[in-house]
Amino acid sequence: MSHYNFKKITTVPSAKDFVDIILSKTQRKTPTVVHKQFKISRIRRFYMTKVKYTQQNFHDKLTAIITEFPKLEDLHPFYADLLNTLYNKDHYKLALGQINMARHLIDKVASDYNKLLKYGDSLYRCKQLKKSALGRMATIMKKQGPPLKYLEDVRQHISRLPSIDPITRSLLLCGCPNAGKSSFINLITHADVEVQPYAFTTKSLYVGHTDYEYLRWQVIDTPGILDRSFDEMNTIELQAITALAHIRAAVIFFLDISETCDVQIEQQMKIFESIKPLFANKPLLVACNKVDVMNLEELGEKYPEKRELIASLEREGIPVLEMSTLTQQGVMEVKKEACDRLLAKRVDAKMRTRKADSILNRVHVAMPSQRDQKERKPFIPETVQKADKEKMEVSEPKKKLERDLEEELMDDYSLDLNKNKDLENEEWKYDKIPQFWEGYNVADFVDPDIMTKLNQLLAEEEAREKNGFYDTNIEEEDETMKEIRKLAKRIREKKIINAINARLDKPKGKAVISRATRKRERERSVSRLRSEFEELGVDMSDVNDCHFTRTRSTSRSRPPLKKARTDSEGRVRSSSKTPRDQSGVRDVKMAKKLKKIGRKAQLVINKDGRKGEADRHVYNLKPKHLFAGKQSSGTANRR
Ligand SMILES: Nc1nc2c(ncn2[C@@H]2O[C@H](COP(=O)(O)OP(=O)(O)OP(=O)(O)O)[C@@H](O)[C@H]2O)c(=O)[nH]1
Repeated sequence: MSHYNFKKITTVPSAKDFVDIILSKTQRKTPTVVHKQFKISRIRRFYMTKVKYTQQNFHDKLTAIITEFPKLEDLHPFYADLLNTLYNKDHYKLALGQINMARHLIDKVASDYNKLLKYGDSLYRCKQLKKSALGRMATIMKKQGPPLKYLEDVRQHISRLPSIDPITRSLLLCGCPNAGKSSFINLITHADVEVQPYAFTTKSLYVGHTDYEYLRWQVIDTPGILDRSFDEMNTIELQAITALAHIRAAVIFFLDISETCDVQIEQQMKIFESIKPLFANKPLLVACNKVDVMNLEELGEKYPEKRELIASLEREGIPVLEMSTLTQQGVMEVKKEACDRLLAKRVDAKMRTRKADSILNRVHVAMPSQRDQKERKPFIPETVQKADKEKMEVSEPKKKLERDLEEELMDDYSLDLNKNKDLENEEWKYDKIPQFWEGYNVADFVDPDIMTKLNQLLAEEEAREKNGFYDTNIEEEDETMKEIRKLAKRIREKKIINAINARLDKPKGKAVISRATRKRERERSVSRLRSEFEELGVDMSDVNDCHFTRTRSTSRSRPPLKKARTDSEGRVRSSSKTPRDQSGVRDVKMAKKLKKIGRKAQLVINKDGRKGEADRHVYNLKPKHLFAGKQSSGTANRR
């Protein structure tokens, strides 16, 4: 049996709202831009998405409604019957069935139109198909107005039903209207049921909870029942009958013996008899209410025949208890009796199941029996007794701690730090101690011998200094050590110089030193070569005219550029070295002319700011309206 939460069913919108919600969602959540220039497959996809999306949303929402509303077959018979009584099972099923049908139809429409859209050959046609599909879906939905309205009403009502657990321990209050059922539930639980002096104040089931024997009990107040057949009963009465039929509870039948509820005792007894079949297998109790007006004894004296009717109940073994919810007389007894009876019944039922047997096999309750008549007193060794006694005698009264005081005085307690001061005079405890007094720091006078102590300390310090206590022992360094130190110093200096030289020679691209400041020594020179060779014993006297090095010829020494070769008539002859602008040109005159033509041709390109004649680049894209469309408003250049 599935468990439904009646309070969590989502709102069912009206048919019009339903369509609006779905269509606006389609509008918002699907692409919106489509052009006829698009590929037809793209256009088709665009509209198919819209149709599919709308269908899916309709489908999801309708499915949610169908699944969230409880299925009567899955419910506990009590709730199934209650829903039937309240909302009519046929009507309920029909409404849900219609919604299911609508869902099916919408799915069908969407699949049909999607098939058609596959063959859509233009944007217009696709759009019309989509429009038609959405229109048909909306029409189907709009026809669901009445079932949706009905389901929304059911949802609102069902969410307010009391959460009755049909299985737990319950007390069920029933009887004719105005018998005092609501007054009773208000007394034993925190339920605040309306109590009024007219019939049918309670129109539906109410539930409250109470405790008994450390257990939680559910108390259900039902509407009053009148003396008529089930067929004639109204919805209000039928709710009580439903509860009586399906909830396994202890039933308390309320009998108004004062007859102030305007129903005769005879009629009340008839009601009792008519619903008696529903009490089968349930602990039953008759509570004679309003005994403050008239009790059973008085009733017996006044109307013995009525008393006889009640006595017949007692003879049947049904307990009859007197009670008054006004004076609260006998209320707790009625509750206790009902609870006890139900508990006994439940335990009995449980004991009869197989499960109980399997548990009982494992349980063993030991009941000790007396062995003999010998008296066995508790034994405490004498030493322990003595020690305990001494302790009791010697132990001082317990010292009162600050915590004890705090607990004792509660809010009046305040921590006193001065009370434990050990002074000559008790009165001085709370005297204020100044920090400065007549310009002197009080703390300086706390120790009267402070000056003598200070002098002693100073003398001691002087003596220490004299004895060289603080002198550090500088050992005489021997000669080798001195030499090592000197050498180390020279090494360090050399290292620094080397580092500087290295930095000067290799600037590493960081601080580049100008050539003027950086005078590099020539690596190879004639004089150096000569001297080095002479050193090695080579005779270098005869080598004055020798060219040891060959320097690159300077621009001045370079021969002038060749002039273009010309023939006898002055025409430039082609050669591999002829400049390109002069190649293939007849004479100088022609070359000049060509240059002029070339310059003129270049002029247009220059004006356009192009790189050359092959430059087709459009630098700023002109807006389309300026160079496309109808030409009626002037040439493309003018606009
Ligand atoms: N004198 C007297 N009046 C009572 C007692 N119990 C209830 N009443 C009155 O009876 C009237 C009906 O009480 P309810 O508790 O509403 O009775 P009910 O059975 O719940 O009535 P419905 O809601 O109509 O089914 C109220 O005016 C109470 O004041 C009682 O013990 N003594």
